[in-house]
Amino acid sequence: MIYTCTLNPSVDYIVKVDDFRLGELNRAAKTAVFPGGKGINVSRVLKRLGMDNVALGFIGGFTGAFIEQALTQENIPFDFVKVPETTRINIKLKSGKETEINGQGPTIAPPFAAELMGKVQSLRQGDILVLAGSIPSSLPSDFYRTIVQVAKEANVKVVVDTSGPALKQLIEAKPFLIKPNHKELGELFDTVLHAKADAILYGRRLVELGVENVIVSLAGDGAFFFNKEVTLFAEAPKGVVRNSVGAGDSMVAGFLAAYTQGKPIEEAFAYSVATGSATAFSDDLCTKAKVDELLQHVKVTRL
Ligand SMILES: Nc1ncnc2c1ncn2[C@@H]1O[C@H](COP(=O)(O)OP(=O)(O)OP(=O)(O)O)[C@@H](O)[C@H]1O
Ligand SMILES: O=P(O)(O)OC[C@@]1(O)O[C@H](CO)[C@@H](O)[C@@H]1O
Repeated sequence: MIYTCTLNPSVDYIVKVDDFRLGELNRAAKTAVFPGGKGINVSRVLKRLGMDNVALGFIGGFTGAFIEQALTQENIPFDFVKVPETTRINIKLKSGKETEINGQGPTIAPPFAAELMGKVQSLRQGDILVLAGSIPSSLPSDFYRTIVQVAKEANVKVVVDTSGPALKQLIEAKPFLIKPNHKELGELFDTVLHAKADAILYGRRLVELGVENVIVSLAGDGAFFFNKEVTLFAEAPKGVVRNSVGAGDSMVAGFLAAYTQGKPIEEAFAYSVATGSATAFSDDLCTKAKVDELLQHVKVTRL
């Protein structure tokens, strides 16, 4: 079974304002709310691609209830730890460019953290655990590292989609898959990447450090894939970007959906890119029909 773990889920409040003016009353042209948080996005996309999975993490308050309701409607099982404070609301302001304001999220007291760890302990060999999103500030900064240790002891494959120090300290744990974007890849090596050649250099270095599979996403410029056997590149399909929030999470879901169905690595990577772009071209997350349509336009090159 695939488990996703979102330590800090969110309700994503999408606000479209035609001509946003700071310090003035703005009227939204369009608003929408979606269950969010990176692991929850992975769960929702996996389900749309026909893959059963279970969502784990911390949830609380009326926003938490909204997320549970949405997952129930989409037939996605969850086993959240309930916390007393309210799950955050993240603002995604669309006015020309996309501006995001992500909330802090609820405080997670030690007994709740221990409860989640208990759930991770119950995973078994053959399971896959996707750790995605930021670590709430009330948890120890090495919380992911502890989860990875527990999961690896049970021979569970671990996928990591996070950034900053949380990602950096997980490299030595040799996860099964990570998906930094080009900025996050640079941050891992305390540098800024300027060219595709830089992405190749540092992507390969991650494999040398023991990460089994690495996807480096380059937004509209496509993505690289690295493992011990191959380096691959795929251009992103062309289209009108409606919402890039969750495009990276969708890539993780697309890769896992194809990989766990036994597809060769090239095909799993192509499916990953098609899934990311399908979300970028949709208002909410992608549909399987959109992914299948875009897959025809993804060409993978071996480097
Ligand atoms: N403008 C675009 N055109 C086509 N595809 C896109 C575009 N932006 C994103 N994508 C698709 O989504 C994938 C992931 O995008 P990106 O590199 O922005 O990930 P990310 O930074 O992790 O995203 P997020 O954090 O918003 O989920 C890309 O590899 C590509 O397949
Ligand atoms: O604050 P984090 O945990 O880093 O990111 C949270 C978030 O921005 O990531 C998802 C998109 O990837 C959104 O659904 C959500 O609002």
